[in-house]
This record gives sequence, structure tokens and C-alpha cells, in this order.
Amino acid sequence: MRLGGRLSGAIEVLTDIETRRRPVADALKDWGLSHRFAGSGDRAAIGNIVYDALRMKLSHAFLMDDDSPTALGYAVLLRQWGLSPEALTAEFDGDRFAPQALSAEKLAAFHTRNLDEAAPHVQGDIPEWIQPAFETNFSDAWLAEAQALADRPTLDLRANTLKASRDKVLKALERNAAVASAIARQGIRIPAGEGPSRLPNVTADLAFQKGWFEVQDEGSQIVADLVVPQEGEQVLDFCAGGGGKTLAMAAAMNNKGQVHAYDTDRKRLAPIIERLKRAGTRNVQVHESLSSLSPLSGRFDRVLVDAPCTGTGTWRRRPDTKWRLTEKNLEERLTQQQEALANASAFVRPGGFLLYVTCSILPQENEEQVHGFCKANPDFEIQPVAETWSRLFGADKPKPRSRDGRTVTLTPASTDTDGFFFCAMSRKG
Ligand SMILES: C[S@@+](CC[C@H](N)C(=O)[O-])C[C@H]1O[C@@H](n2cnc3c(N)ncnc32)[C@H](O)[C@@H]1O
Repeated sequence: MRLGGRLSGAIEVLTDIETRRRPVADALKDWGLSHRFAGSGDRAAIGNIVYDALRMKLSHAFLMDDDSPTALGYAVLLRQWGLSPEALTAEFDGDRFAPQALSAEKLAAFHTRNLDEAAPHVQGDIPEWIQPAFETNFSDAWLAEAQALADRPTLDLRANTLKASRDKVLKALERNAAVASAIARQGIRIPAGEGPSRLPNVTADLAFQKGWFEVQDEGSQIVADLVVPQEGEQVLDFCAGGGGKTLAMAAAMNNKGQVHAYDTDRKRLAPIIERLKRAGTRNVQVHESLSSLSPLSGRFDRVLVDAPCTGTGTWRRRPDTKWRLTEKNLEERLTQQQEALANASAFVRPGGFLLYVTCSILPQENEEQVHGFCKANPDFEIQPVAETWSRLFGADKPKPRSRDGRTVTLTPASTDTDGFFFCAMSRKG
């Protein structure tokens, strides 16, 4: 397919997402199934246009003076892929699959409109109702933080030290331009790529099948590292989900001690068994119910609560969720977080640690939750993260944000990772 056909395909997918409120991955998959002539390169390019459009939906619509899927698709090529209107006209000339050319009116809008004149949330490409939370969290830097959440994400991997060193994995992935991550100690990064370029399918690689690495955002690796699980300790991953952080902690403990993985949702927990096997992990016990954990109440050295959240920190990867999030969703998550914290805290031994993580950058889900929890549970006290950060990663590395000087927030703009919040609380001995 030529670029015109790819743009038309992306416009169809964007229309499907908008009219049927479909998740982007489902809409792309369906498009591929009903257009079997499209090759993998075509599907990747269409996916890139769709994701790029969703990341910058409001600013594109403002500059084109039009929020239709066609206008958004054109804006991607003009603003994000760096093509000029003239180059597009030449490219689409004679391509019967290309969409209708942009009208003179739309082109004039694109040339004359100035984004500085748009409302601030439009400049930042975030829903208007969330702007106050960004301002609270990031003060003057809120707009830069919002805009960085509209960039394309890199592909991040974690070398599984139970099976291979980071250098060995880097060598195995040499052809993918993989480099060592800037902060995470076992992290590996593959650049995001530009325009139609697609990320490699590293899970098809033999090195992945052999368990040498996991796919895990660098921010997720960093917060798992900040738990500082020690060899021989008893650790509970209370919201283990598919086990991303369980695997990282088990490897950091070098298979010594125990990690107990629990989640209320059995379906989310299910993939963990296969992943543990592939990774060569021998120190993890999986729990499907609280009753099997309850004899261990008050016994754990460290309890991680990787809480259910709005996922605002992952908007680069899942831009459609940015536009679907509602105040009601946020309220629901806040209640779930309080419940998870309350249930998990009972498992911390006196003198042990409760670690709270979200992949959100909203203060309501982060600082407000842990400050509220410690106020209601005075035997828990927040321990500042800064010293552990410097000890683990070095003082010269990019620094996360911290509004209260004790907790940390990772963001694309500060640490070049997904957005994550981390707080360590100790239980009085
Ligand atoms: C952010 S996800 C976990 C991701 C996982 N830790 C990882 O690194 O791959 C949050 C998880 O919390 C679980 N959850 C929600 N409420 C819970 C509760 N009250 N107790 C335990 N788990 C809960 C959800 O089912 C979901 O799998």
C-alpha cells in the first residue's frame, strides 16, 4: 500500500473508535482481518497514524479547525511525520486509495492557526477536567509534563539476571539498536522509531523464549527496584496482576527467600505461571484467595501494593484511555486503592515496609492516598525515597519529581519513563 491507502485505513479505524467507542487495539485488529491484502508494514503504519492521532487529538483538531478522523489523520502526517502539504499532494497524486485532498479552507487553517492561542488543556492534549490535577502536581511545569505524555513511547525490556546478564541480552538484540537504559539497572531500551517504522516483535526472539528478558517499562523496573527486596526476605506482591513486578523482585532476590503473589482477579493473575516458568523463578508462591494468605498476616518484611489506578502515567502507550477517563472512574479507583492499602497493610510485620505504587500521576491517587493512610494508621510512617534512589541509581541520573520531598513521581518529562508514583512506609517495630 502507498501512504494514501494507509492514511485512508487509519481514518477508517479512527472513525470506528469514535463511533463505536471501541478500544484501539480491537479496532486495529478488526481492520486487519477485513483487509487481508494489507501487509505487516501497512498495518504497523496504520497503527502508528492512529496512535499518533489519539495522542495529540485536541491540538490537531485545534490547528485543523476540525476534529474529524480525516483532519486528525492529515495532522499526524503534517505535524508529527514532518511531511509538507506539497509533498502530500505529490504523494497522493494518482493514488486511488488516498483520502479526499484537504480543502483549501483546512489548509489555510493549518497554516494560520497558532497553538499558543488555544486553551491550555488543548495545548497539553489532556482532558480539561484533569488540568487542575496537573497544575497541583507539577506547578509551572504542568504543560511540559502533559505534552511529554503525548510522545511516542520507547520499547523497554528488563534483563532477567536469573538467566542472562544485561550485556548478553544487549548482544542478542544488537540488530534492534538496543541500548542500556539510563536509570534502571537491568533495563534495555529500543528507540520509539519515527513515521511508519515499527517496533520489533522481541517476544518472537529466541532470547525471549529462553527467558533472558521481560518486556517492562523502565519506570515499572525502577519502582520494583525501589522496593529493595533482599535475598532471604518474605515479600508480598499484593496486587500482582500478570506479575511484572513479582518477576523483577524475584530476580533481584536471586531466587532466595519468598515472594508471595496475590491478586483479587484470577484472570489477571493467570499468565504469571507461564512467565515464572520461562524466567526460571523458583521462589514465588501464587495465591488466588486471601484465605491462603491470612496465616501469614503480620509476617512480611515488605508488602508491595501496585494499586489499581487510572493509568494516567501510561497515556503514551494507551492514548485512547486518555479520552475515555471520567471523574467517576477516578472515584472508583480511589476507593479500590484505599481497600487494597487497608487489606495489604495487615500483612506487614512490625518494623517491615509497605510500598505503594501507581502508574498514575494524579495527586488524588498518590500523595493524597498515602498521606491519608498514614494519618488514619499512625503506626505507619513515610520514609523518604531520595537516599535509596541515589544509592541504587547514582546521584548523576535524571531525578524524579517530588512534591512532598518524601515520595517520588516518575514522568516522561523528568525520567523519560512512563508515569509512576512510589512511596515507602515503615511500620513501627
Ligand atoms: C496495576 S495492576 C497490577 C500490575 C502488576 N503488579 C504488574 O506489575 O504487572 C493492579 C492490580 O490490582 C488488582 N486489585 C484490585 N483491587 C485489589 C485488591 N483489593 N486486592 C488485591 N488486588 C487488587 C487488580 O486486579 C490488578 O490486577
